[in-house]
Amino acid sequence: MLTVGIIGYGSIGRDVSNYIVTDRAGNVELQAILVRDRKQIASHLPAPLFEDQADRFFARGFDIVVEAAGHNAVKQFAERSLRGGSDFIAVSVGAFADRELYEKTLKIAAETGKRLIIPSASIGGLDRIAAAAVGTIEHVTLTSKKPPRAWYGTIVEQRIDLEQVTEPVCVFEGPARESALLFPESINVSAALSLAGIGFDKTSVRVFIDPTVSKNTHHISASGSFGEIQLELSNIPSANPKTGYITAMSIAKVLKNLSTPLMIGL
Ligand SMILES: NC(=O)C1=CN([C@@H]2O[C@H](COP(=O)(O)OP(=O)(O)OC[C@H]3O[C@@H](n4cnc5c(N)ncnc54)[C@H](OP(=O)(O)O)[C@@H]3O)[C@@H](O)[C@H]2O)C=CC1
Ligand SMILES: O=C([O-])CC(=O)C(=O)O
Repeated sequence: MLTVGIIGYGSIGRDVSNYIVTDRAGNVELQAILVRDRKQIASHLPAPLFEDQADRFFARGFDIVVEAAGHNAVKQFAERSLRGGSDFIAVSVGAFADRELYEKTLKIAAETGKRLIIPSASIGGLDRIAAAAVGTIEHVTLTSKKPPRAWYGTIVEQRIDLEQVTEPVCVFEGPARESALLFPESINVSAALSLAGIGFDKTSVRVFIDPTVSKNTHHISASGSFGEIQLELSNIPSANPKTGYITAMSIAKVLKNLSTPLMIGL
């Protein structure tokens, strides 16, 4: 049985906790959840699971730490998790568009013998893109579209009146390094795709507010010495309209892979 600590109890943190306690995440035990203020938490889970002091959280010791709390949490806790003897599953993978953070985290993982794990989360096809990267990849392009309600609380809301959007609007076109940093809560998928394939500077990204879609849609197009990929994913939004339900399911799958005899979909 592997022990798990989760950082963050928002949409993903709640769903992952539920998958663990209802035995849908393999042979793992939920040991603690780090929140900002445990008195503010409404949950059916036992209160002692929640910690709001990082020192107390990490003192419990985990085989695996799941980050589900945003870019700052990756910056704050990746090193601490690895040095504390835990594998670190980073959902807010766009934080690694910061080269220094990425290289430092990999170095610490190598030193400690622990792993930085990037789940597929809201995107798919990373198994294939990562395999293709063994050969030559000519191009990787991501087109992400989310309905207007997914853009409240992002930089887009400051620039565009979301109530007035009646047709698709391209709000970003450029390299993944920029998209990952510009949309820290929304376009982490571009970072996962970059790390799997040809990197943050060569992966091209287009981002749309799209009132014609009700699901968060990601289209990957890639070609290389392996052949071609055209993959479209339509994610049903979770309690957080920016985040697809599949993100938490993907983390449950990673926990299953790590804790049971069969590893699949890598
Ligand atoms: N890789 C991918 O495909 C995807 C990645 N993501 C990433 O996952 C993150 C979480 O998504 P989601 O769960 O939907 O977001 P939510 O906003 O629903 O939840 C985030 C939670 O993290 C908490 N939190 C933030 N900082 C800390 C901290 N230092 N310690 C403890 N808790 C903290 C927040 O608390 P509070 O309420 O107090 O702010 C909030 O409850 C996103 O910000 C995004 O970066 C999301 C979707 C897909
Ligand atoms: O869930 C999604 O569609 C993608 C997402 O939020 C992200 O990449 O940060």
